[in-house]
Amino acid sequence: MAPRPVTPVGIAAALVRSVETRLDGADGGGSAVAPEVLADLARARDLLDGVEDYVARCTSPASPALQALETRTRAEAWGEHLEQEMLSGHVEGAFLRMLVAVTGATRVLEVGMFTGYSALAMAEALPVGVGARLVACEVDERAAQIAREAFATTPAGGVIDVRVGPAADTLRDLAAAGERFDLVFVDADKGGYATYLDLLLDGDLLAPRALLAVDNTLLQGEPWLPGEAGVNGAAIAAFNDRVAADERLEQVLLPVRDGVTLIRRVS
Ligand SMILES: C[S@@+](CC[C@H](N)C(=O)[O-])C[C@H]1O[C@@H](n2cnc3c(N)ncnc32)[C@H](O)[C@@H]1O
Repeated sequence: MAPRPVTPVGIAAALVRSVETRLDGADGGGSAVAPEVLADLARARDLLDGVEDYVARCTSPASPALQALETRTRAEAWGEHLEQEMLSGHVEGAFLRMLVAVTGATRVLEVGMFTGYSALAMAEALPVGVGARLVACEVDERAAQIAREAFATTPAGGVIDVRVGPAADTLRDLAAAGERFDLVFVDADKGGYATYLDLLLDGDLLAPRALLAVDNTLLQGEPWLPGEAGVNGAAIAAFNDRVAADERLEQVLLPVRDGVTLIRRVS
């Protein structure tokens, strides 16, 4: 099954298509709506429909290992808690790989690995021969097993250390072991984001110039659409406000896929 839209742009495109279909159905393609209004609607649909494809076309392709992992993840029959739409995918994976490359990170932490797409994308940019590594936290053993199988197919996967269990416990263990990270990607349960941020900042898990990338900070528009915030939308809205109010931090929210906020500590 094709993935359902999970970005503000994708959802808006689907809404415009649905309005066009309903207008068509209502007047049989006749003239109840002025042609210029229909033309504007079609243009809005083309803009929204085309942008994600165009962005993907203009982005370096994913490696064969990542493409195979995406295909495998989409083919899987997921249950209640996990879904194929969780996979970050081509453009966000390329974005994360770029962050690893330009920051020169050698110690990367991922909170919320799923089947390993973003972990593998980041690992592909780690330098070879300097002991670089990526620790990936995941609570679901089935997703973790698919990730391990994918990592075993490619040299980049060899530097990924999968930790299965609640991420907060893993972060506490890493802090107790004195581990520090140059780049952290947070993409697990949205209600846990504030706790992960506290553990990262207070547990001294961040190297001095560390960069945090936090996923889904647009949460499909829920933080700003009136009356639409579910549990995850409310958690993200509170998290975004909290980050904005924290004077130790500087942040920028980028509309990559469902929103990625880059955060760094400034004091
Ligand atoms: C959005 S998916 C991650 C997608 C992944 N980063 C990618 O690019 O494919 C979120 C993942 O976080 C995991 N997760 C949820 N709660 C967690 C927790 N408390 N500790 C660790 N992982 C958790 C879920 O099982 C799920 O696989």
